[in-house]
Amino acid sequence: MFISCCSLSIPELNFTPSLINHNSQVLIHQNRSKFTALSNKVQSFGQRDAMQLGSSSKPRIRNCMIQSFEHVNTLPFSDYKFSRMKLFKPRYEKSSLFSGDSLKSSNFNGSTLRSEDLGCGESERNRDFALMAKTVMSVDNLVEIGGNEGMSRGADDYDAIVIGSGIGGLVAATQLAVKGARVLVLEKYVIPGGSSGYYERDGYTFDVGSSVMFGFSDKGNLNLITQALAAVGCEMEVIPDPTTVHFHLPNDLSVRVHREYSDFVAELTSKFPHEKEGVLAFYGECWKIFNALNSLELKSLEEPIYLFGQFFKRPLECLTLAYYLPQNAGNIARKYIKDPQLLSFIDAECFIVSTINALQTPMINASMVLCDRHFGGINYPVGGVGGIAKSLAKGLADKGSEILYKANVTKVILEQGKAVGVRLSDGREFYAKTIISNATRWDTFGKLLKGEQLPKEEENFQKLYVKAPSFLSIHMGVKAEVLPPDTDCHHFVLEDDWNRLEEPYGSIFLSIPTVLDSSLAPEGHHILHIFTICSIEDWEGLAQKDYDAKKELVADEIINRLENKLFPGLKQSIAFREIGSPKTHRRYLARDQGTYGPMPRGTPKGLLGMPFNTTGINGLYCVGDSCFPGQGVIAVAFSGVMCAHRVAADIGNRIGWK
Ligand SMILES: CC(C)=CCC/C(C)=C/C=C/C(C)=C/C=C/C(C)=C/C=C/C=C(C)/C=C/C=C(C)/C=C/C=C(\C)CCC=C(C)C
Repeated sequence: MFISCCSLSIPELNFTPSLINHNSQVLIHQNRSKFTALSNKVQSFGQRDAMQLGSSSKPRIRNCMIQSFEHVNTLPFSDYKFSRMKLFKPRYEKSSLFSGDSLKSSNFNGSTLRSEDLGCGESERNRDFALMAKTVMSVDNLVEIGGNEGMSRGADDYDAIVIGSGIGGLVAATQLAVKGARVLVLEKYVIPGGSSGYYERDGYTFDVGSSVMFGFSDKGNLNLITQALAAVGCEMEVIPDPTTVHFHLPNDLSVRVHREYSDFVAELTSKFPHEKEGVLAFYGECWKIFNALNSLELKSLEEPIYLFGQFFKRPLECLTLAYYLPQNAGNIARKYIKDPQLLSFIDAECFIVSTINALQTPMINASMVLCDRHFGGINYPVGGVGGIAKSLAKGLADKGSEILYKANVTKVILEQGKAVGVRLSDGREFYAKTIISNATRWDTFGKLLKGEQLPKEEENFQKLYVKAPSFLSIHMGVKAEVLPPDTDCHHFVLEDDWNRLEEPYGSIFLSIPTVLDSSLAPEGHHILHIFTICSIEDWEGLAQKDYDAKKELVADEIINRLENKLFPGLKQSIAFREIGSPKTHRRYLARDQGTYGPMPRGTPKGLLGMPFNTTGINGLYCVGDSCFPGQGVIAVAFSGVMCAHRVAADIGNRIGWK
C-alpha cells in the first residue's frame, strides 16, 4: 500500500505479503534468483495486528500475543541452494570477485603497494566468497505469553527489553540471547531493521538506507555483521563489490575506490603524482590503526577486566589506539598532504561515512572505513540489506527471545531512579532487569524520559554533539538501458564547487544495488537509491499540496543533475519513483528531526566525546549511532556487541547467564 496522507516513501502496514504467511508453506522460486513466497492463505499485518495486539482502549490485554520471526519451517529453504557466486555475479564484472586472506598486521606498514604485503596473494585471489544463506527469509509467527498481561513483575520479567530493532538493537539483543538472557525487542514499525530495513514496491526491493555494507567479510575481527549473524546460527550470501565508490568531483576529478588497495592507490596517485608520498603516508597511518583494531577481540570498552586483558595481550596495539583516540583524520592528512584538491578529496572520503569533513572525523573511524573496504571489502547481501535484520530477528526468536512489532514505546518507566520497564502508546507495560534504548539519545532522553532531569552525562554529550541534518531520498526503478555497461554500484557526485560538499543538496549519494544483485528489480530494470543531505526545517510548515510539490521539484532537480553528470536520458527511463523527505524519515525511523546521527558541534577530540552504552540512569543503556563509535551499520553493530557485553557484565553473573 502506498500511503497518500503524508507523502510517505516507506511502506506502511500491508507490506511484503510474501513474507508474512505463517500458515502455509513457503515456496522459493529461483527463476531470476528472486525470493518469492507463495501461500494459499496470506494474511496481512493489518488483519493480524488487530487480532494480536488488541485496541488501545483495552491497554493491558490478557494473553498478549507477540509477533516474532520464528524458525517456522526451514524445509522450504533446504531446497534453496545458491550455486556459489554464479547466480549473483555482478552484471558488469570488472575484476576478480573476492580476494584475500587474513592480513598479517605486523607485516604491513602501508608504505608499499604490493597486494602480497596485504596478505592477498595471487593464490588466494579469486577465491569465491559466499556466506551461504541457510536461514535467511523467515515467516512471522505468533508467540503467546500466557497470563503475562503485558505488565507482570517478578519471575516472568525479561532480562532485557530493547527499544527499537535497528541493527544496533538487534545485535545487542541477539548477543544477550546467545548468553541465555530472555530478551524482548519492541519495534514501532512492522518489520525489523530501522534504517537498515527494506520495502517492496512493484517488483522492486529497496533498501531504506545505505547499501554500502562493511563488516560482511569472512576474515579478521572486524567482520561484525558476519559474526553477529553467525552467533545466532545465520549466514547470508554476499556479493563482493569490486568498486567501493566512484567519486565524481569538481574539476572533473574522477576517482574509483577499487577493492584492491594497490589499484586504488595507483589510481589516486595517477591523479596526484606529486603527492604520492603523502598519499602513502596518510593511508599507511590508517592501516596502522586498522591493523591494531583488527588484532583485538572487540568487546565493551567500558569493561575494565576486558580492557586490562586486551592491554596484557596486545600492549602495542592498545597503546596505538589510545594514541589515536583523540585525533581527527583531517589533521593527520595535513601532516603529509599539501595539495588543497587532494585534501578536499580526503574530506569527501570522510564525508560519505560521517557527513562531516575530515577535520571533524575521528581518525579511528576514518581508518576503519578507509581500510576495511580493501581488507574485508564491501559486500552486498543477496536479496538486499533488509535480509540482515530479518535474519537477526529470526535468530533472536530461535534463541527463545521475542520481537514485538507495532509496539510504540512512549515511556521508560523508572522506579527509585532505576529503569525497570517501558510503556507503549496503547498503555501496555513490560518490565525487565535492564532497558536498552536503540532510539537516538535525543529521543531516549527527550521523549522516552520526558520530564525527568537530563543526566549530567547527557548534558555533556549534547554540548559536544548536535543532531546531524536529515536527508532527502529518492528510490527509483529505471530501464536498464540507461546505464552504461560498466556502471559501478556506488557513486558520490559533487559537480562544480568543493565548498558545497557539506551544504544541503550539495552532494549526491547514489547506489545501484542491481548492478550486483539483479534479483532486486523486475527483468530489464535497475534500482537507483539516491540520497542528499537536507534539514527538516526546510520541509516544515508547508501545506500538504506545497509539501508534495516541493518533493517533486527537489527530486526533479537532483535527477537532472545525475542525468547531466552520469546518465543521459535518465528522466525518460524512470519506471518507478518514490521520494522521502526528512519528515518521512522522522516518522518511519522514529528519529528526532529525521537526523542521520550525531555530529560534533566543533572540532571533536576524535572519538573521546562519544558516549558508551551505560547512561546516567541505573539500568538504562543506549545502543546505536549516538553511542561510540557512531554512524554506520558496522559501527552500530559494534555498539551492540559492546552493550551486550556491558549488560552481561553488570547483571549476567547474578542470574547465571553463560
Ligand atoms: C582506556 C584507554 C586509555 C585506551 C583504550 C584503547 C583501546 C583499546 C581502544 C579501542 C578502540 C576501539 C576498539 C575502537 C573501535 C572502533 C570501531 C570498530 C569503529 C568503527 C567505525 C565504523 C564506522 C564509522 C563506519 C561507518 C560507515 C558508514 C557510516 C557507512 C556509510 C555509508 C553510506 C552513507 C553510504 C554511502 C553511499 C554512497 C557513496 C553511494
